[in-house]
Amino acid sequence: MRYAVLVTGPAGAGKSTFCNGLITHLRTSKRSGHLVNLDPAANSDAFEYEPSIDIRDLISLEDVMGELGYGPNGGLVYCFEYLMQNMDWLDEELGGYDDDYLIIDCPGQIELYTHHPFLPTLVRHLQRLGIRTCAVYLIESQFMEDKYKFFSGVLSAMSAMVNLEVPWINIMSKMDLVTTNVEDKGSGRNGIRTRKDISRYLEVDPMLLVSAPGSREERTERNSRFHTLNQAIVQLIEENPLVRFLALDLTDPDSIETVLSHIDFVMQYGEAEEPKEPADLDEGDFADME
Ligand SMILES: Nc1nc2c(ncn2[C@@H]2O[C@H](COP(=O)(O)OP(=O)(O)OP(=O)(O)O)[C@@H](O)[C@H]2O)c(=O)[nH]1
Ligand SMILES: [Mg+2]
Repeated sequence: MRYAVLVTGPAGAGKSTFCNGLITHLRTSKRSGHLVNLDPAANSDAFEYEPSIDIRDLISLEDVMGELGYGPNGGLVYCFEYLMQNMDWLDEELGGYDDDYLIIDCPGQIELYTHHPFLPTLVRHLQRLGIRTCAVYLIESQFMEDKYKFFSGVLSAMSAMVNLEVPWINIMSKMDLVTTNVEDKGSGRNGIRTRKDISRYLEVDPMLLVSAPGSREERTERNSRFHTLNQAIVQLIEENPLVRFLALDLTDPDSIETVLSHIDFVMQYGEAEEPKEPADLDEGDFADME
């Protein structure tokens, strides 16, 4: 059984860094993980591990921009269209793996997750090849500093989730940048937050939107201007209680282990081994009969 983890999320969320961290963790746990780079604009210096499969071997954004005159975003779309037309290339590249986790590093252009058909097509293709696939969606912990930014991140995660229809895990990355107030009291001044405060973001408490920060005047104005929209968002999130984030602190091995165990769980990792035995037996039976 092969497994694929699509690592998605907005630009700079820490996708590539997470891919590196996850592969390191898999390898120190004596499991195998391979990097698949799907970002045609990736800078090679960013990879701690040489990608085992690399879209840049098929097509590079640099060539598309240079030779066809595309800008970076149109060029990305062109690269993915090209990949979709050359899926046999990917099939061949995917051929040599067994019982492995393929960690797929995706580009950060948000429109890739919200309205292009490429990733859903890719996922269906992987599933047809018998590869179990899940997606993780990263937003960075700095999003918690601004409620509106945070909820736009939540909505982008939900939109991508609806678009992809695979087992899904939301991750709050770069938690090492968040200082927790150990005493667990006081306000979130100077970036110091209480655990309770953080958990309202990780478990996504939509009521955060209702109590906007600032003076009373500001609050009243915001509330009247955005009241209807906010109410709709609050309701949307209340009706989808599955929107929650796993905290990821790459400096803490326990945190990576927790994220990995969630990935293993949604992938039903290891459960593929069960049907293997009867299949082997059947083959043996046939061999006897011949
Ligand atoms: N402190 C901290 N910084 C991080 C962490 N993960 C990533 N960064 C930094 O955030 C920046 C972006 O990280 P990347 O891993 O390249 O993010 P990305 O999502 O792959 O970015 P794009 O591919 O451009 O969309 C880099 O400067 C990283 O060093 C983290 O866990 N903690
Ligand atoms: Mg990246």
